[in-house]
Amino acid sequence: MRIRRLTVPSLAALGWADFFADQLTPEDEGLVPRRVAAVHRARVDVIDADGLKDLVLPHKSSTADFAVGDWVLVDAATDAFVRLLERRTVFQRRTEGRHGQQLAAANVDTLFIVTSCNADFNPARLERYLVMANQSGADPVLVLTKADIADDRETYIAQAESLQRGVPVIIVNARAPDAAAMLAPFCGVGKTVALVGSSGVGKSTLVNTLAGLQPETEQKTGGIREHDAKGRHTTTARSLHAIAGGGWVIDTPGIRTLYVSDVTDGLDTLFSEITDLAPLCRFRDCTHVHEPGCAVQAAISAGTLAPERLERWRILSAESRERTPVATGPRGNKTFRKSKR
Ligand SMILES: Nc1nc2c(ncn2[C@@H]2O[C@H](COP(=O)(O)OP(=O)(O)OP(=O)(O)O)[C@@H](O)[C@H]2O)c(=O)[nH]1
Ligand SMILES: [Zn+2]
Repeated sequence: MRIRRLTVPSLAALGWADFFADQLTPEDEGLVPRRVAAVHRARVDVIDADGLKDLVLPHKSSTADFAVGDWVLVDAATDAFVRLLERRTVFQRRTEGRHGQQLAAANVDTLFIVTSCNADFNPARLERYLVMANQSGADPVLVLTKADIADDRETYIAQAESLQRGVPVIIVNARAPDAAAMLAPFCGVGKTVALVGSSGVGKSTLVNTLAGLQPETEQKTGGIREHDAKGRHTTTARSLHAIAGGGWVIDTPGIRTLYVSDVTDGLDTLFSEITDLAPLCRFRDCTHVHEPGCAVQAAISAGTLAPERLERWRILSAESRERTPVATGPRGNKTFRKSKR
């Protein structure tokens, strides 16, 4: 694995911060922190200032409980897992499977939401990624790839910038070395970034560019892929790659498709122009659909808010409400709130 060949970083360079140090108690005396560098089906690799090691897991534990980027406390003498530290940010995908969710990445500072300047560019999908980033606590950055073959770069940039107030938009040729320089402000020593986006937009290419890998050494498909028992490609292995100028990038094949749930705050940030107008509506619980005195509908009539944008807000808000577990009892028993619509 590539991490093995790198000079060994200090704990701080690995992303260790006060947020994690503050979780240590006197009982943790003798334990050492290590960061999850890769999650495989039956094995978890961790890294510390001495390099890469196996995490010795308790019997019957599942690697699905770990996310790349996690910090764990380990018994230094045995490499045995002792405890997981609370995550600062986490991306997870709900699945139909036994675990109900797949952990994709943890403790990510910046999420690069990657799309190419072509038919892949889909505002509704980008908004889903944005709300996911907002909700997780990671800062979103929209990365538009294939700038070298796009006709109307300015149109894509303007569209991307309109998706969320203040969101940085960076347009790159993912294959060119200067892409790393353009993304450098979001990277750096101790910082962790992750990439999401649909297939073929250039995520693997960007990982290779960020890692400073030359075409002859890079892996064609970027992230570490394994063959499963039936010999098919699987994209379940997720891993941490070192960025040439410092910092880490997590490849996240796990979060390509997503739906939102319980993301009210993330939606408020994403649709801040609607959030700002809502208090001006006549009714406090205005749904901005049919009510008289609706400031949001007024903005649509005035042409300052796009009707498609309101429609996407409506869909995402309804989806979030429907899937939001509500704490009902004192111990937070989860039930599902019925949608009003
Ligand atoms: N011209 C050009 N080609 C690019 C750019 N970014 C990626 N490509 C090409 O697009 C193809 C897909 O890129 P990948 O990096 O494999 O895309 P991906 O997002 O990792 O796709 P999956 O692995 O399927 O998720 C490759 O042939 C890349 O060389 C770019 O900015 N400009
Ligand atoms: Zn309204």
